[in-house]
Amino acid sequence: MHKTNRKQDALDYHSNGRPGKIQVVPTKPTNSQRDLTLAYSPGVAEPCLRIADNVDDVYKYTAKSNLVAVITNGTAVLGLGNIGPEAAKPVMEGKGLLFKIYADIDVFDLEVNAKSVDEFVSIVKALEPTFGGINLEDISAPSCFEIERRLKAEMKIPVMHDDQHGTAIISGAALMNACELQGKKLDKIKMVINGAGAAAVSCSKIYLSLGVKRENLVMFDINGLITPDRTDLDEIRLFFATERKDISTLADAMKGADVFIGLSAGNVVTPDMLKGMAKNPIVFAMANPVPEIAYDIGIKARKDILMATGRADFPNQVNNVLGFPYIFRGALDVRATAINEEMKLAAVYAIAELAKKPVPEEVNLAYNTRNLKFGKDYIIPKPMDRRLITEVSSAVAKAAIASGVARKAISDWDAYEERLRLSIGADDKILRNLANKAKQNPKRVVFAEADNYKILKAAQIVREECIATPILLGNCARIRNIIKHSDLELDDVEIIDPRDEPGRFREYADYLYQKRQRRGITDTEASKMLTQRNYFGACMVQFGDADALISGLTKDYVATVKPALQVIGTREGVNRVAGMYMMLTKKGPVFIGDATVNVDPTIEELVDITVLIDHSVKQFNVKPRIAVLSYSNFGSNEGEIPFKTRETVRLLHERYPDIVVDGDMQANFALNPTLLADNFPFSTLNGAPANTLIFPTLESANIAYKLLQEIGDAEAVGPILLGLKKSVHVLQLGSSVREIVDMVTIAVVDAQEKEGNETQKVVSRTRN
Ligand SMILES: NC(=O)C1=CN([C@@H]2O[C@H](COP(=O)(O)OP(=O)(O)OC[C@H]3O[C@@H](n4cnc5c(N)ncnc54)[C@H](OP(=O)(O)O)[C@@H]3O)[C@@H](O)[C@H]2O)C=CC1
Ligand SMILES: CC(=O)C(=O)O
Ligand SMILES: [Mg+2]
Repeated sequence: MHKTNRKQDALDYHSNGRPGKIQVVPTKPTNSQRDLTLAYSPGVAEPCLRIADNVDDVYKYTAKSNLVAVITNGTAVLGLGNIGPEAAKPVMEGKGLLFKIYADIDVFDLEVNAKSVDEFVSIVKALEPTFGGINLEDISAPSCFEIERRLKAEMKIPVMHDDQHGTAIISGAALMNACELQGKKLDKIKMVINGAGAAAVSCSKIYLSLGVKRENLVMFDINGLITPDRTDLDEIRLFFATERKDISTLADAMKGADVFIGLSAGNVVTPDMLKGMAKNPIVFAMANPVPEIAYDIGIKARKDILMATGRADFPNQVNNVLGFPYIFRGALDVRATAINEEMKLAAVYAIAELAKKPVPEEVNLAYNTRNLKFGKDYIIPKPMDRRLITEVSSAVAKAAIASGVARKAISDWDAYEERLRLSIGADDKILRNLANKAKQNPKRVVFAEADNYKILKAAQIVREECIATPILLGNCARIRNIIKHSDLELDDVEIIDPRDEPGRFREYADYLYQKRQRRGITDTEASKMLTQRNYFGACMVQFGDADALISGLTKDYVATVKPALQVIGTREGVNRVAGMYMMLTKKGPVFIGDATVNVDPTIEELVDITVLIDHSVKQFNVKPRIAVLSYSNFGSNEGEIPFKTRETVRLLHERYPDIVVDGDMQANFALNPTLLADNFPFSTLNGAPANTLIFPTLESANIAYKLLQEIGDAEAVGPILLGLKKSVHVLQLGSSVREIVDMVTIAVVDAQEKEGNETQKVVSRTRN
């Protein structure tokens, strides 16, 4: 994007609509007079009196426990310098926004006119009743050190100067990983730090805690090298003074250095300086918004460089955004009285470790990358990685408890992490449970469309996550080519080209011919059908050469379902197949069917579909509560659909008394238990909302799930094919990698269940 455009875009972003970036939103109902008498006078007096009796109750009755002050005097705003409190406000609102989106923490940003340490300290101290934590931001050195020291000593809530410790934590994690990748040892590296302010001093201290030797470190401020004989410096900076006599300028110091850390100002490093550095140099140019040397200039200067900046628009953004939301989240959740060294180091290690784990596809999508993995262009996690909240916040909370600064315990860490995910809308519990189930007994899954990047990427993920053992079907050379060019890790995965498998091909063709000879198929035609990978894949599953088949990304639904039906057929006692969607809504999962196979099912067919769906929902460890939907409620209308749905329910009640089902009913009654109980107290669904919706026709089911997806923000997982004897699952045309992974997980769990059923049958046959 052109620079001028970008500047104008940023101005427009801030000024368009309601100016600024944040607002306050009530969290309690405010719809009625009653609500308002509770929210304000007279009701509000009750919590006031409770808190007056017991001050700790402020955490129970107010927003304090989740409220952080982002507070500045505007003296060192980014790398823009002392631009004043008003000019700092966009940055502080930005921090507030990041706290909210990444860790669901509410922020009041406070920009104060207070230049002296005493004045600033007394203002912040006076705010203790309001806030659960204090994030000091963009306050210049050296006053920031004194301010933080005094506030930490005098306040009982966590106080952290983000530019010092947030930055130190992130760059510490990045440094550990960078050294590992560049083959350097922390206790051996020679380091140059440019800048001797808030961030530089604190970063240097954490590097020392991680193993860097003080004698291997030199530091510069705007006046040059920090040496013991300088008289313009305080003790904090003099601590980093070097005894070296062979250097005086930054260029001298860079010669032979392993690591450059920039926390100073833009464009102060030249390519020549980088060229003088040791082999495999590490350069973190973290000044914002303009780094000490631009990323592209840096990587052009040296091939062996590992480079990071504070910016989001280049690889390796070393920025405190990866830390402050999660550090405060962990600290607030255990009501910590401080953020101590143990908590900071726990965050360093958690961030460094997370970078080495496989990257979720949604992160790749968010950054328009294909295959992020631990390496020179990915040394720390990306800010949009939603795993940060569970990894970092729980590490920080655990360290707070272990080091004795927590005032509240957490005993169930799984439940805590669940809550964290939910708080940022990253709750996919049902899918995670399913993935855990799959991992207990991974199955061999054959991918019929393996000459496709998305399929291969999904295959890599399910293998890495031990969900399945992929088998790739297709032209070997083509598949290997995509693997190589997309840098995928699938080298040792089994690839089967049906044309290179004459033995297997003949066996499958004979089977297909035997099965279909009285349905108009000749021997030759059977062989021809097998050249289609969906037939070959289905035969592999039928012969036990694979446990499940995944296909359909590039073909229509019928092209995949038909071979499965012809080769494998339906389960014993089941007359038809059906398709179900699992909709992940804000209120929990809702299962919908049949939106895929049966266009206008008869009453008997609708009964079969409901039985299939009931069975499948149980596979997800969910107790089905089924509503058969219509535009009528329990006979309130006559007509084809009310009759069909009413009769379906009557037959279900008669034949399957254990299935929890009711209808005919309208969707709002099915989903709103109060409405249902008030109007139809006799309904067998009373007590809780339905979680499984059976539609009278394919068109109504299909329209409903698409509406939920588009305006209800629900995620659709499916269509999940039900009723086949073996595990075959069909992708939606153009599915994303994440959707493919979800479907493979479902296919594996389905295969596990089908294998279990077969074993049971063998056991009972043997016993009989
Ligand atoms: N990526 C990230 O996450 C973060 C990046 N930063 C960036 O780091 C920089 C410093 O921030 P912060 O420590 O808060 O600010 P401070 O004002 O506390 O410190 C700035 C330091 O840089 C020194 N300095 C300025 N210009 C030069 C120069 N040309 N050569 C050498 N030293 C110089 C100053 O020297 P003197 O002491 O003599 O004035 C001072 O020591 C900013 O650009 C900021 O954006 C900060 C926090 C987080
Ligand atoms: C990132 C940050 O806090 C700064 O540059 O000041
Ligand atoms: Mg800052």
